[in-house]
Amino acid sequence: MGTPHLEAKKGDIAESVLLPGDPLRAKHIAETFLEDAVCYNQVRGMLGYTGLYKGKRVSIQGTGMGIPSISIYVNELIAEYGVRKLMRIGTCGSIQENVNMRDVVLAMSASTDSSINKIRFGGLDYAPTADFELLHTAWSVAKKKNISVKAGPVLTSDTFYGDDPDWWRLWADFGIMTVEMETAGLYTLAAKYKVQALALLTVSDSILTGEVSTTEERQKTFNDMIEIALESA
Ligand SMILES: O=P(O)(O)O[C@H]1O[C@H](CO)[C@@H](O)[C@H]1O
Ligand SMILES: O=c1cc[nH]c(=O)[nH]1
Repeated sequence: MGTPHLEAKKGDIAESVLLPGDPLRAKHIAETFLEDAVCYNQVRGMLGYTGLYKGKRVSIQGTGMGIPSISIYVNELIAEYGVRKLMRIGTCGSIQENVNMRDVVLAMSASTDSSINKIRFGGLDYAPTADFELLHTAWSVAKKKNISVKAGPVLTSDTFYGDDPDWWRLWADFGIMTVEMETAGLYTLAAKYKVQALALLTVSDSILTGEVSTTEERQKTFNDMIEIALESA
């Protein structure tokens, strides 16, 4: 039973899964927000939990960082465990003046500097896009809860530490709001398998101002994003 990266049995994982990059964020969310949470995965320390949120079954699975890592978990969750709704809950860096620390951004689309889709589509471009129904639901949940959210295009980058300090300016000129490292991979696989996906991102640092969050804040204090994702699930 299980897969190379998940030791869960069939049925251990809910149809709706929240996907933080950091496995300790998965643990914190399961312990803080879910009832009767059970840990179903410890392989490679990539913790996964299933529990109840307001009576509905939901799972939280760490993905690790970058498209290659999230792609392993997303492939296995969908193909082997029947997951149908995937919501990335991640952190990102702002590259726009009107996108501030702690803002929540719903990623409508994910441009990328990764070559993964160039390889897949023989050199042609593919536009990884959020599921509209999930996006609409998350937007409505946020409005109902009076949580301020922004929706727009993000960049999924293969690098956290680039060589050119001005690398982000061209993307910013073309409207990209924030930068992170997984969403393009998630949206592409969701399209391939015909399931729903959305990335909700909290701004953890600003590439414009140099502001940063602490490690503890990254693990624990992004409750607005988590509540929107759990309610949408
Ligand atoms: O907070 P997570 O979900 O890991 O997301 C962001 O943080 C990591 C980089 O520090 C990358 O995975 C990036 O996408
Ligand atoms: O990938 C990421 C995540 C947070 N902040 C960044 O600048 N990049």
